[in-house]
Amino acid sequence: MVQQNGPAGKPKVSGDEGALLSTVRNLWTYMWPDNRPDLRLRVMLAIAALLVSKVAITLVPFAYKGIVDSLDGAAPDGPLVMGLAVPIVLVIAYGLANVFDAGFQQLRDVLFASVGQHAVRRLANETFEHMHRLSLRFHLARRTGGLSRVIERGTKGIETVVRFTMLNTAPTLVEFIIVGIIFAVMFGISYLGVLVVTVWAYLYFTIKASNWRISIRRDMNMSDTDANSKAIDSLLNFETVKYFANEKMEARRFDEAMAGYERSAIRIWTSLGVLNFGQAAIFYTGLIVISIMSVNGVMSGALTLGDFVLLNTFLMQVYRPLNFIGFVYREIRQGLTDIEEMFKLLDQKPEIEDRPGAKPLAVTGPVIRFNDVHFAYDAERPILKGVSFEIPAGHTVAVVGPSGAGKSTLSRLLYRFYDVGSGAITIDGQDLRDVTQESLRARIGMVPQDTVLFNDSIAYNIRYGRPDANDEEVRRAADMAQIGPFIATLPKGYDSQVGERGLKLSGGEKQRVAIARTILKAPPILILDEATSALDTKTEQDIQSALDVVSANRTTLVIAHRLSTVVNANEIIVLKDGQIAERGTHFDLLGRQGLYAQMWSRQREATEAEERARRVAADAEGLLGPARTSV
Ligand SMILES: Nc1ncnc2c1ncn2[C@@H]1O[C@H](COP(=O)(O)OP(=O)(O)OP(=O)(O)O)[C@@H](O)[C@H]1O
Repeated sequence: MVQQNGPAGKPKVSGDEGALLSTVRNLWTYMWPDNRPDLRLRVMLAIAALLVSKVAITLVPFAYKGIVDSLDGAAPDGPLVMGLAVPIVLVIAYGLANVFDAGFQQLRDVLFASVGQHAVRRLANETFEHMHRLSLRFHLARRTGGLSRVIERGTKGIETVVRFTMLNTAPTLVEFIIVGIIFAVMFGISYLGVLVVTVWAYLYFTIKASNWRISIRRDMNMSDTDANSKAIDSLLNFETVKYFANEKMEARRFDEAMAGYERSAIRIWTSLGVLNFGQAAIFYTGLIVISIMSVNGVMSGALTLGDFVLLNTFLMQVYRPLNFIGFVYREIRQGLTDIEEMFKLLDQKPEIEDRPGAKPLAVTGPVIRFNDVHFAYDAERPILKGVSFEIPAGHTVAVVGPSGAGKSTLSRLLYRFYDVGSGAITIDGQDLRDVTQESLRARIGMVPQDTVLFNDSIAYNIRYGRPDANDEEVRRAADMAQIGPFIATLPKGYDSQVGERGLKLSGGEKQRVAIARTILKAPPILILDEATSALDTKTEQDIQSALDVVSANRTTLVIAHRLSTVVNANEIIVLKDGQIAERGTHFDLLGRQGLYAQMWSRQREATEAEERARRVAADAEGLLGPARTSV
């Protein structure tokens, strides 16, 4: 194993081993939990069961030796009847030793199972919770497919490491020590020497070869994650793939990723062959040397035939777990590597954390104030450059402006997905950075630009706004969001499944589900981010009136492209290049003949053109009747 010298000349573990050691340390806290004396007791009982089973199995070769010697007539002199009794007793002892060994092994496994499973569950839960604590920036940068794979492999890794370390490595070590002592005491130091050299060579080769294989395995894992992420991403975007008829391109991309996996998988199999062959060669060399030595001993009369059998049985007995130890080492190293990846996720610090002593947000108004807010996602590219405005309690302020001006960024900052670079955002005078995130988010309702739904029923998705809401409340919220009549037309009504990410619903329907769940949440602050972008004019008007009712007594920030939806706002802010270009009511801004007025007239022309096109199409259909498919 590679060691590096530290600056003071002290040996220091390499980065790789350091990480491995800290993984083992971290894992130990899960295997020996502070607050679970029952699990600690189980660990101790499992170790006791292990020792008993190992002592039992050590008796087996002695039983063999006794049987062979007594049958060979080499047993100590005694009455003839003993000649028959001894082998029979020994045969029974042999059987009992095996039964004992098997029984205590099973007891050990059963005792340890709950310790291992408890560790798996606790770690998986903590990682899952931690994923939700991590910031938006982290999730945008990671691919979900890859992330879930890391967690899956990590939890499997714990099972592997726990099983093999506690249930196989320790027993093998105990067994080796016992056999070593027996060899030295009964046959002399030369036999012990051959045993130690054989085992050392075996382990050295196994570890070297396994480390080589682990690097191949890492490549294979990477290709596997890559292929999996590509497949998930591609399938999630299957509509887009179809729009562009890019199925072949997607298949090619996936195949390229799989080709990488194929190459590493073949290397893994080749290296396994090398490893297995090397192990067998080393072990049988040791066996041959000891057999020659013991045959010599028998010929010279120093050893009995039973001794020869005893030595061979012990060697085979050591070989069985040793053979396994090669596999165990590989599995443990691999398991630890996978767990290390999971611990790395757990080590990720959330970008946004509650300040020590942060208090819950106390809402009275609520009055929202953006005070000279500067913000950048990447330091080199400022997005907001000194934005200041106030939303008085119960008022609606709309933000409009060209695409990319930073409108949605305002809502992300208000939710505290990111912290402002400088300046401050306050609600009723409390800086967002001083209050708990949970209390802040509990008081804001959001209808986002792209609504993504859970792959569950419509009722589940609406109730997500307030999980304790009853059916009647869910129905009322759906009616207020104008989605009730649509749900009534579905054969399964509120129990209809919405499909992955809500794909079975249209954009407008999804948005209305999002509105319904926000209505159910009934927060004092609302953010409507382009809430009506996916709706036709009629539904837009219906929803607009529903939203007007919902936002009537709430402090509301509307982020909009369609100016028609914000004419009633108490104030309209026109954002351009991260700065406020204009502000005022709809009529103030029209009178000013500036950017807003230009946007207004452009949108009106576009809407009128759309209307004309619709009328022409409707007239044509009236004249000709509905289009028919020619036969
Ligand atoms: N997570 C991010 N990392 C880096 N840049 C980002 C991120 N999110 C948004 N941006 C950039 O910040 C700028 C402002 O984005 P924002 O979403 O606030 O614009 P917007 O005014 O809401 O635009 P639109 O009307 O098109 O939705 C854009 O140029 C966008 O590319």
